[in-house]
Amino acid sequence: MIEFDRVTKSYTRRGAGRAGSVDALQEVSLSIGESEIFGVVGESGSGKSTLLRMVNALEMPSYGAVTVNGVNLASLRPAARRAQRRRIGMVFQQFNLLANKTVVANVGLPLSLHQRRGGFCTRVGGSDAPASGTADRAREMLDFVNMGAHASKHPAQLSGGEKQRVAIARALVNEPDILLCDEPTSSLDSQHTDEVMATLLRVREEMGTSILLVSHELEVIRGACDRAAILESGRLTGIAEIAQLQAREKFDSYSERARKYLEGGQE
Ligand SMILES: Nc1ncnc2c1ncn2[C@@H]1O[C@H](COP(=O)(O)OP(=O)(O)OP(=O)(O)O)[C@@H](O)[C@H]1O
Repeated sequence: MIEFDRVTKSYTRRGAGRAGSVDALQEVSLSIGESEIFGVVGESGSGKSTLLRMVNALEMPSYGAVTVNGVNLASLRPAARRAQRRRIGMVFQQFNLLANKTVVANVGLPLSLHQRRGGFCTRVGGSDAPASGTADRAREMLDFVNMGAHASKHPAQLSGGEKQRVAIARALVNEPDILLCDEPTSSLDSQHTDEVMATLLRVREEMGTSILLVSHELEVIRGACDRAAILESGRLTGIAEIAQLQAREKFDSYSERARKYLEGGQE
């Protein structure tokens, strides 16, 4: 589904004393399968975000190729690249929700933007409310992340974990095949981290979405991922195979743990 074939990414540095180029990734080859949750770990500056941003062509390789669903991203013209990007959702550490829009309007935004680009405007009279089809789809995704009751609130009225679940709903609204998550739990406490991770596991289980998860929190990677790439100074120095099915249950909510315990006799 996602292939990196000897990918090198060099950035040009400008400015006094730091001019020159830096290889953010060096000859990285890896392959990520359908419905896989694949982690990326490494120290600050090791190239994690660069790797993630190459999957939706926000960065292009200097050498080598990134292939998604059999398509070499470098071969795409701008319109095809934008269409490809819509098949990929993205979740950020700082949620990136629009403060002046309601939760449901935030989630519907990618659909509204897409429809407007397609030549028809879904907003009526410049109101904040998304058009009904868009709103229905946004509500469906909010229900999926258990945020349906918060649809008409604004982001400032939500906890960090709730904001991130809204951001996940927004990333899923276009039914992406791939979800890219850049440090999605780094600004959350442990309870909210577990809620967000439980949501991501359900995304994979119920929608079959492949998830690429960058995190410096090894516990999160160990609990959620099938495999994880280890980056050091832009080089791939190993891929850890993680078979921690038990650990995944740690992200279950209290009620889910209670249900499993009461029905199956396990904690
Ligand atoms: N747009 C850019 N221009 C120049 N250099 C860049 C650019 N983006 C990243 N770099 C450099 O590339 C290297 C890898 O950066 P990257 O952000 O991918 O690392 P990271 O592992 O995600 O780091 P962090 O955990 O701190 O976010 C770093 O040396 C960084 O300074």
